[in-house]
Amino acid sequence: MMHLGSEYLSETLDLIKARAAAPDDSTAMPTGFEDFDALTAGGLRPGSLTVIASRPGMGRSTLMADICRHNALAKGRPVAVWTFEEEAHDFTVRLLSTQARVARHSMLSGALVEDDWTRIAKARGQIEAAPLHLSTPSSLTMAQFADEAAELVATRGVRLIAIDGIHDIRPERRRDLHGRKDGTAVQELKTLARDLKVAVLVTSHLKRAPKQVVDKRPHVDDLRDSDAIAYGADLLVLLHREDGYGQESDRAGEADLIIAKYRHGPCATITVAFQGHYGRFIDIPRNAGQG
Ligand SMILES: Nc1ncnc2c1ncn2[C@@H]1O[C@H](COP(=O)(O)OP(=O)(O)OP(=O)(O)O)[C@@H](O)[C@H]1O
Repeated sequence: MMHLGSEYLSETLDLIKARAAAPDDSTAMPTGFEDFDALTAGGLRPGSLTVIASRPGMGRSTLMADICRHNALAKGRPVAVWTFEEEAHDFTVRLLSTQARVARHSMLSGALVEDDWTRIAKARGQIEAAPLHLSTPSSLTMAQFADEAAELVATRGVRLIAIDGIHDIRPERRRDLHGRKDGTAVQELKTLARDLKVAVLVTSHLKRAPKQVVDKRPHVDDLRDSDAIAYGADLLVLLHREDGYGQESDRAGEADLIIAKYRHGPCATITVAFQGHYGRFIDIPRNAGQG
């Protein structure tokens, strides 16, 4: 317990002044999406827990990878990724495809031209040089994860920890497999973020939209263990693509990042572009649709 006295308030005001003097030096980890970073004062804050949730196949693994790639490759900030959703090889193909801008299906089928190989070679060098650490365990308990994360923060200076699949972290005890599993994980991840002073980013599933419902936009109630995530997350992003339902859509190629909860500011919906062939989301160019 501490008294909110003059010394503590001076320190806090010094931090605010330093940020005002050099807004680009924010300790937040940027997402690379201009409107998102503007809304969140620079991105994902150290000590905070961000949850990206979507219905199946909407691209939440892609969005998580985009944020990690932006930090590690574009900004040179150390990032650690755990994924239960894909093999290391698949993650690497996705990364190479995005970075080289060579379609993922071409890389998998081998239908590549000379220029593709040149771009892949350049991307390979950029990925090799980046402070990006990847782990693809088939199974992991929260305690094992916490130990690995602490080690990476201490030895590699990791500032962003990302986990693709919060539901796949195993509880310590078998009897926790049912019931409060995700809720417990959320609380433990939040504590970890605060203790290690890093930004933690996780993905979570949303229930499928009922077939008869026309407006498929997701809601907080669609989260598995919605209360725990809604209370525990500092930032909750519901990812939605109208064209992800195989129907004709006049919003083809667009994706909504619905900020359903933001502890430090207003909620909003940010629209970005989805390029599935390159496995990435990008800002929509400012002049798109004009003229
Ligand atoms: N080569 C490609 N060209 C176009 N779209 C692609 C390609 N490869 C994947 N996609 C699209 O990317 C989306 C899947 O991306 P991602 O794996 O990030 O989604 P997810 O929400 O994490 O999926 P899941 O629910 O299966 O875990 C799908 O809509 C898929 O159609």
